[in-house]
Amino acid sequence: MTTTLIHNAELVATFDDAERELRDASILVSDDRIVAIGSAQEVAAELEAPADRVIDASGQVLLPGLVNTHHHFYQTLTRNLPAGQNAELFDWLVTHYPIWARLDPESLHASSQIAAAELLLSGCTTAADHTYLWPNGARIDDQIAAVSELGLRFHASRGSMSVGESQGGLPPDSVVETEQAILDDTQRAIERYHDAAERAMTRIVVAPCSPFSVSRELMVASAELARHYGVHLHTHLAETRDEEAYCRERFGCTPVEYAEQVGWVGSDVWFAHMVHPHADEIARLGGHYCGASHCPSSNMRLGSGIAPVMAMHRAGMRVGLGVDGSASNDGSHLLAEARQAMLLGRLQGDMGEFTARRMLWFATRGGAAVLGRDDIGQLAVGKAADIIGFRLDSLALAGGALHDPLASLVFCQPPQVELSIVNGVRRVESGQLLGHDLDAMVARHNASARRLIAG
Ligand SMILES: Nc1nc2[nH]c(O)nc2c(=O)[nH]1
Repeated sequence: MTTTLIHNAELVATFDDAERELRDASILVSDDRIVAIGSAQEVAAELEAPADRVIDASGQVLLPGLVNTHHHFYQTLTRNLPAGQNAELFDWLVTHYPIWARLDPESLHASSQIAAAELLLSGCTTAADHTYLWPNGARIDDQIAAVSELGLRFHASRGSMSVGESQGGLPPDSVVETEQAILDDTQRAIERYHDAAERAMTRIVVAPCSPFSVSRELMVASAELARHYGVHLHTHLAETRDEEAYCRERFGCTPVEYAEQVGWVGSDVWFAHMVHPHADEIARLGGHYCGASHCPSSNMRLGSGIAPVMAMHRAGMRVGLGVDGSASNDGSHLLAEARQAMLLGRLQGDMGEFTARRMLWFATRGGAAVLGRDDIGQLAVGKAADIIGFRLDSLALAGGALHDPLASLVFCQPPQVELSIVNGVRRVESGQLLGHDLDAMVARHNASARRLIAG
């Protein structure tokens, strides 16, 4: 057993059930979990011997690690492509598919490391990725290896596309797989990697891509497979008006009605984007406790619209935040996403609903609930030791952190973390990723990106 004492924090924002914010507080960690939290005296009372490691968090605000509920790691390779800068979703996808068709194990590994590093340095300790094309021998194994080297808690979606252009889908035939191959490989990934235990570092998600790239049959079979193994289901849904027009023409219903028809409702399902659900559909999805990943930057970047976040939240849906893929954001900073969610929400409705604290709640507890977890997203005894710290004396927070340190993280320019601990292991200290050469990682990634673009 290894104990770590993190002491002298100026503020600990727990996001526990009581939403406690503790001044001058400490946290005691034993191996992978939190065993005490409170004043220095309260925490000292739990220590039987001097802690094995002591971290001084003076001048920092500590939070539970942020939970990113939607990403496409491989898209770091195609950030900011000029041809995709000013396009809406369908045109943007059609521009990118032929480039993504050149993905391979090396580029998938390199891009997964870049995304994981960026997430860790900006406060995420858990992320769900959605990779939905696997050309040239690329496999989910490449991603799991890459991410576990960096130590990020990982919900790896075995995504898929099976309906190519010749069958009326959006993607070119060259990037789709047969449905049998998809189901076989998804089953293999679940059996090999899915860990249902508390504080699991790796979970597998079954994730056909979107209504315009997979068949009704694959949606049904995916739900059956996921429920057989007790794993979660994820897909893009109700992202754009084009998608709704496609569903009405092909399936004779809206995207949400389609999801209902194929059995995609329940507490084991979460949808990315949900920009255009109808009011009655939100009520039904709330009744089923479905999840939604709100991705405001991407929705603005692609001109998709503004998701009805608070309506979904009030209806009982689980709501978290997602950075979305790096080709439509084009960054992996969940705190920045919390800021975008707050600012965008204010254009839409009641200013008082879109507070910094509520956005941080979506980024922590909300995200944890979306991924079906109650062991992360809060700082409380017995929960996973996923802890992040931000310096309050940074340039970005100068002035702002004096009045309300926690809210300054959202109102001011979102900072990078000073400290990140994932499952009890330090991954970022003094603002530096431990044990990895970031420059080398970026150089390797960019070599892959150049190869992909060059064709
Ligand atoms: N924002 C995104 N939406 C999508 N839909 C789909 O089928 N793929 C994507 C994607 O990569 N990003």
